[in-house]
Amino acid sequence: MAKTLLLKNAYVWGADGTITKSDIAISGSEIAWVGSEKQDWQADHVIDCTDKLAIPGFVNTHTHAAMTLFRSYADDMALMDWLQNKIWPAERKLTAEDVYWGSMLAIVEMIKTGTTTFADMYFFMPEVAQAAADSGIRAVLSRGMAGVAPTAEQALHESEVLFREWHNAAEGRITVMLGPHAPYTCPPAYLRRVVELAGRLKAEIHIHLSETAGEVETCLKEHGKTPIALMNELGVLDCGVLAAHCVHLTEEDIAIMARKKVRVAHNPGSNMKLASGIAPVHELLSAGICVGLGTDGAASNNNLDMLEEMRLAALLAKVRNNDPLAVPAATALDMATRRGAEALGLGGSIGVLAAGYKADITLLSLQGPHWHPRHDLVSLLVYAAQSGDVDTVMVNGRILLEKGNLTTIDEERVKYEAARRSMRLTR
Ligand SMILES: N[C@@H](CCSC[C@H]1O[C@@H](n2cnc3c(=O)[nH]cnc32)[C@H](O)[C@@H]1O)C(=O)O
Ligand SMILES: [Zn+2]
Repeated sequence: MAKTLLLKNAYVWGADGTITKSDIAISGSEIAWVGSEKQDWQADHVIDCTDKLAIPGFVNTHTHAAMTLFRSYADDMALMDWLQNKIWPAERKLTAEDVYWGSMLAIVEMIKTGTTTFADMYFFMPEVAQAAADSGIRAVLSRGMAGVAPTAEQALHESEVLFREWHNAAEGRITVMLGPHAPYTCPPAYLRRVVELAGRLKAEIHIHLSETAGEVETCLKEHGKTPIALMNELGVLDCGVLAAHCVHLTEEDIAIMARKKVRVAHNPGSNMKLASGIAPVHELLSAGICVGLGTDGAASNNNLDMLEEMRLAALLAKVRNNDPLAVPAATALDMATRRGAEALGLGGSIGVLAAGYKADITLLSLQGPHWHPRHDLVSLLVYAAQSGDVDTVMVNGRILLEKGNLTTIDEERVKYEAARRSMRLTR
């Protein structure tokens, strides 16, 4: 018999988008029902959720988890200068073990800020998978591939091995995508091979696209096409694509993306910090494109806090469109949860609190002064909540954070290992 758990008397953000006082019953890894108490339903364990808000755990659709090791190492720089002169040289010194501990530090931060799923693109991915498996979080992993020597061949091979060994592993918590890094690091011939591999494995693709004006300009000069149009020509968009950033788009790009059902990982914090620009989120949503939210790596954000990302997404869209109605609170919350799940190919499985969905749930305490008065809990969550409000977090029905305390990870050990390794890498 599956273990049962009852979350009693919570404010629940339900599938219909409204918040009502309900119970959530969990059987094993799944939500059994959401509603008012059923007398005949016996739970092994009951959690009193009075004055708590229950939402689907946040879905971080784009990050480089182990980059926590480079947090605060190189700030206030432009993307290419930052990558070429600071980050890539430091990354060349990374070992597999460094990536494990850097990823663990990211996972600690993500769980404590209410995130239950993250999409990662990095290298030494078996260690990232191990960190996800050990911690209990859900993850969508891609081996970042740059199509230039010396790692081009090895990256393709490692991607295939990662897919075969980890896709649907760890009680189904881990899935794998292919991660060609970007058009400026992967030449067309290499991208064709990625497409071929994706077809063979039936794997989807996670890639950085149209992040900066300079990237688009160079692409136009070298290939006579925008990054989106080039990806379309190479068949990349036929594989099922999660495209990070998509800041600089033409109308034609947006039409192609809608037609090919490209899903977007919008990273407002990183885009602001690197001055990449403001993504046309309102236009993407109007075209029916699925947009989720991501933090990007902790070296360009500099945190992995999805509450903050959600608020930035709502605020930045208003600034871009000079329209306070652009990306309202409910849309931002939907992007951080349900649409994020869809963006990662996990729609129908996570991102909604309803029967049959996986029990990936975040409970926030409503005790703080910023939760009063309570005209609208969705508005409070998006515009006023703080990550310190996150009280309890579960994935697959398993509690990973209980009243603010991690149940699966030794946080002090993780912080010690990460700090020690980071010193060596950046020396
Ligand atoms: N070059 C690596 C694989 C790339 S992993 C993903 C890469 O994305 C880099 N990265 C992090 N943030 C960004 C961003 O905002 N835009 C582009 N690249 C980024 C990150 O530093 C990392 O090198 C190899 O073949 O071994
Ligand atoms: Zn990135």
